[in-house]
Amino acid sequence: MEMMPSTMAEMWTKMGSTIASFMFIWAIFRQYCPYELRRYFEKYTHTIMGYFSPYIKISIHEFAGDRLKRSEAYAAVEAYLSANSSKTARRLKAEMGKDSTNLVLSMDEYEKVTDEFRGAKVWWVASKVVSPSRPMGYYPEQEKRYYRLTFHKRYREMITGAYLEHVVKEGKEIRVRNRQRKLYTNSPGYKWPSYKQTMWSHIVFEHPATFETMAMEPNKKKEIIEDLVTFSQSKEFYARIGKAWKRGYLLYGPPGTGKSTMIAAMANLLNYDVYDLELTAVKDNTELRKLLIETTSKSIIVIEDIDCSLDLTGQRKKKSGKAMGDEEKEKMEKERREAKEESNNGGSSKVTLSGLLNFIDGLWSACGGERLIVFTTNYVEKLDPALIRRGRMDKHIELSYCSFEGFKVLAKNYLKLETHPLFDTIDRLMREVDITPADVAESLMPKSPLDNAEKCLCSLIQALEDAKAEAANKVAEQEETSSNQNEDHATAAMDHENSASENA
Ligand SMILES: Nc1ncnc2c1ncn2[C@@H]1O[C@H](COP(=O)(O)OP(=O)(O)OP(=O)(O)O)[C@@H](O)[C@H]1O
Ligand SMILES: [Mg+2]
Repeated sequence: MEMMPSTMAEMWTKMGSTIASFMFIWAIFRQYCPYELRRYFEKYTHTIMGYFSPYIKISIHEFAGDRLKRSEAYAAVEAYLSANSSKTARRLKAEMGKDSTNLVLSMDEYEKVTDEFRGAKVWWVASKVVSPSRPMGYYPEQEKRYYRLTFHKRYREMITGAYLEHVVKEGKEIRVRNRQRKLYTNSPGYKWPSYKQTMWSHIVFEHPATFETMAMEPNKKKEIIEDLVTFSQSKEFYARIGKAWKRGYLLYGPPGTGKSTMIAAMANLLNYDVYDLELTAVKDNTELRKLLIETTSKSIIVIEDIDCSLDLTGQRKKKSGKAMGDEEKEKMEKERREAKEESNNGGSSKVTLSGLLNFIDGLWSACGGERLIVFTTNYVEKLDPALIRRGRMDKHIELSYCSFEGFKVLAKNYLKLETHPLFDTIDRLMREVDITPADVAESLMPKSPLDNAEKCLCSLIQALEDAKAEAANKVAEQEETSSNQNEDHATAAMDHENSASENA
């Protein structure tokens, strides 16, 4: 009897702790259970159903395997279904198609459509798995979309063979037809690696420049166009000689001579996408490679002002830093840069020259194929020879000051003029002084609704005269300084002689 109270107390404490641990386990169980349980049930029902069901299912996932890249099969199926589902599906989603004039319809999520192929009926469902957000709520939910094809066992051979081939082939054709060309950028913006599947963001590419509107010598223009067209048609040739199907262009020349314009014209000529790569926003070589892998074929990868984004030592720097020249500012810039680099992963993060070289012609660059890599620069002599040797930059194109031929193209585009009495004056002046196509274009632009062609031509002549006067001034100044220097030298020499004779 004496033991009783103590045993009772013991029992109560035990029970209390048991309840507490039970509650604790239950809480955890409740938090994780529903999803796990669901998965568990799903798994087994599927297996059991599989024994009895006469149907076969094939899923095509958007990001297959280690998902470096969006699955091409998925994209093809998506296109195929978008063209074939709009008649039967009830819930569709609409997106802007080519030229932003028409809407392209495709199946909405969980929508089911039927398709027929040589008498066999198949069902397509667009679906997705949503993996739960992490317990900490750190990352948002991840969606994995896929299409599921269901058909009767009887048709197994035909569906897995001929039908799928048909779907992929037609899907690819539809994609080419509906393709809206895109301009991609790797702008630093926000980046959630697990949420955002791709590192590029894009907008629709709608630049109006073409080779017809470009001011250049006709022969040079023709040569470039032929080079580009030949490249785009040489798949077999590149395969035969064992080279990756890509070509590098280096566009160099003073500012305002049409380097960026030419890239747009190239994209319009070949119907390619454009990837505008901002090297200064790339953290390191690994990231550079990731960006490369994510580019698609039939595209132009552009690195503008390559001399400013990469130093020969592999140190990156900004364009402004170079232009200032002033030592103080250079130092400030350097400090700022260092601080910035430190804040983004302890200074170890940078793209090196060798990383860039690998990007251009390393093993990874062969994936995808049919690609142009274009560099632009104002100072070709500053670039590392390794970077621009043939094989990396196969074709070097110099864009230079406007010639009279170039002017005629612009006059035709801007003023609809083939000839004019003032053309002779302009021809003469253009031989005497350098003017960029950008400056010519600006002069030929009507400034008010009343401006006519003649007025525009006069304004160009004025601009040419001004440029000529400025050039003459510069020459005079230079002569003056050099003659001053010569005088200084002469007096110094005389002094020296005098002192020498005095000493003697
Ligand atoms: N060859 C050209 N033919 C027609 N227009 C031109 C040409 N060059 C320049 N322009 C006009 O001048 C403007 C500036 O040209 P663009 O941006 O292509 O120069 P850029 O060579 O890329 O200069 P930067 O080196 O400063 O980047 C364009 O909007 C275009 O209208
Ligand atoms: Mg440019």
